[in-house]
Amino acid sequence: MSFFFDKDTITAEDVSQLDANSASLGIPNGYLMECAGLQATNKIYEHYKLNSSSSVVIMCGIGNNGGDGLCIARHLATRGISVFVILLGDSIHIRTQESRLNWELVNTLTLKIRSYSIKNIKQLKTLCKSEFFMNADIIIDALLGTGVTGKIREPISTAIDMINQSNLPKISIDVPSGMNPDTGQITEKSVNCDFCITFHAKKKGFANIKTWVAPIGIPLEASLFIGDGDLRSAIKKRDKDFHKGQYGKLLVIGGSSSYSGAPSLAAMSALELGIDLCICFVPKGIGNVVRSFSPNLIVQEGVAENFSNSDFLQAKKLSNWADAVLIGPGLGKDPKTVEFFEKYILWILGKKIPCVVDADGIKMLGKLFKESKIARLTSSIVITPHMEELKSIVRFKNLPKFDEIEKRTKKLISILEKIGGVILVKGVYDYVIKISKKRSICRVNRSGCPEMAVGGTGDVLAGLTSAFLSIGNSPFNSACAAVYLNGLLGESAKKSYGPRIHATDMIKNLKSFLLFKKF
Ligand SMILES: NC(=O)C1=CN([C@@H]2O[C@H](COP(=O)(O)OP(=O)(O)OC[C@H]3O[C@@H](n4cnc5c(N)ncnc54)[C@H](O)[C@@H]3O)[C@@H](O)[C@H]2O)[C@H](O)CC1
Ligand SMILES: [K+]
Repeated sequence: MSFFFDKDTITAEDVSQLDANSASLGIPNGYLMECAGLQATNKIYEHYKLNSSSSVVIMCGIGNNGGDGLCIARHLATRGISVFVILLGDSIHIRTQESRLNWELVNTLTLKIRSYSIKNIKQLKTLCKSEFFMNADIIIDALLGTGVTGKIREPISTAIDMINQSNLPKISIDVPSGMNPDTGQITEKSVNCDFCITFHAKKKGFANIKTWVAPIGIPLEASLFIGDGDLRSAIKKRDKDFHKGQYGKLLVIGGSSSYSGAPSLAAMSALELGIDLCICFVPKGIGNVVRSFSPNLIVQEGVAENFSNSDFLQAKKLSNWADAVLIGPGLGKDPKTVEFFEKYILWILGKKIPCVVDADGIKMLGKLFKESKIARLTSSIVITPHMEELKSIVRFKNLPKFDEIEKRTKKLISILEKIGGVILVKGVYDYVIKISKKRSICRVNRSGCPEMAVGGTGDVLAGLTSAFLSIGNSPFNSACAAVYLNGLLGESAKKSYGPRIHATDMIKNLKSFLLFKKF
């Protein structure tokens, strides 16, 4: 069945996100491994018509792909099949708790299973000449899965050669070992399998491989609801050799004679998330107010107390420096600012610089749509309206209730198809929707608390979304990660300070919260 949040094919990154989201829903990774092992066993058992006189060789790596192999060994053995397990490496190096458990079980259930952990290539070659190996019915490749990185190292490299040199039918688990599951690229070598049993969904790089997709109990909710997995993968790691500016350069354009807090809250949230540089471009007269929030902010002032077309050139220059732009918080509604916004937004739509439009910016966008000056948003733009703001852009009446997810999503997608882009519709449940001609997708956020319905929390959300954009996340993934984190920060502020929370409490908690979550 296909849902509005499904992907046809998945990447290694998607796999780890789904694992983490399943874990946040309370499903331990060991459960998924158990399902993977049993599903693969059933398929192999039926396909090769195995019986109690059959024998199977399983080559296992020290990651979770190897763990799947060890789990298969156990399930084959329960059907009376003789199993010969070769672990490629020392068992003390097995990387996860669930794989280690399966190794211990394989070594406990010795009636039908013989297991070897190989210390060197010579030992491996000797085992591959043994009578059991030569007379087996099939060989299972559980060496490397979605965790493969870089060149194939020993002893895995020789193990791949040994599998390929054997005449036995070969089944790969999840990914033919050695192949990059995202691209299908084989840097050096990979297992030439007869077919691959892959988990949850086909991997993006699979083209000419005979594949059987096995469900392993990853619930629909792990794909629909934004969770820890989405946040973890959006907080990208800094490379060791990064220099200043390579982990996010953000430009915030906002503020007016009446509002200085909104752009400050957005910029402070972005800085606290850990990006390298944030320039706040604000109208003349409020620069020092914004500066006073943090010496880490770079603040530039425009020519007058509200933005006008005279600020366009500077806004363009700063935007070309930035990795992402946020425009809108506190801009106000001065007619000259509206003109400036119009000119700027038409320019940035053409440039495809990743950009978040929030608050007063959304109202001005509505005017542009009404006057047919804009027909459609590009996929590089994220807008973050609540329901009333959305109504200023597209006409619609009431929507199904916030928790009637399927109905509400269908309706929202049909409304938003007219305007395009990535839209984060704020509400009790937040809906993040990416409109695409091929297939629009939607994710739902459930984090947050009613106490967040106070001034400033939307500016924090806009700041986080643009910060995620600035470190290289896609507009859709940025919106998902930001809205989830924003909700968690609201919950955490409520825990720390009680029900009277401010946006500043959320920002105050940001760093320690991420540290606590080990992100
Ligand atoms: N949600 C799911 O689909 C589930 C899938 N499962 C299985 O888990 C693997 C992914 O496990 P992971 O531990 O992340 O990675 P691998 O086992 O693929 O490999 C890590 C392991 O391999 C070593 N290694 C990496 N690259 C190389 C290389 N080029 N040469 C030699 N060795 C390499 C690395 O050092 C690690 O030790 C997935 O494919 C599924 O099979 C889960 O069982 C359940 C959930
Ligand atoms: K494999």
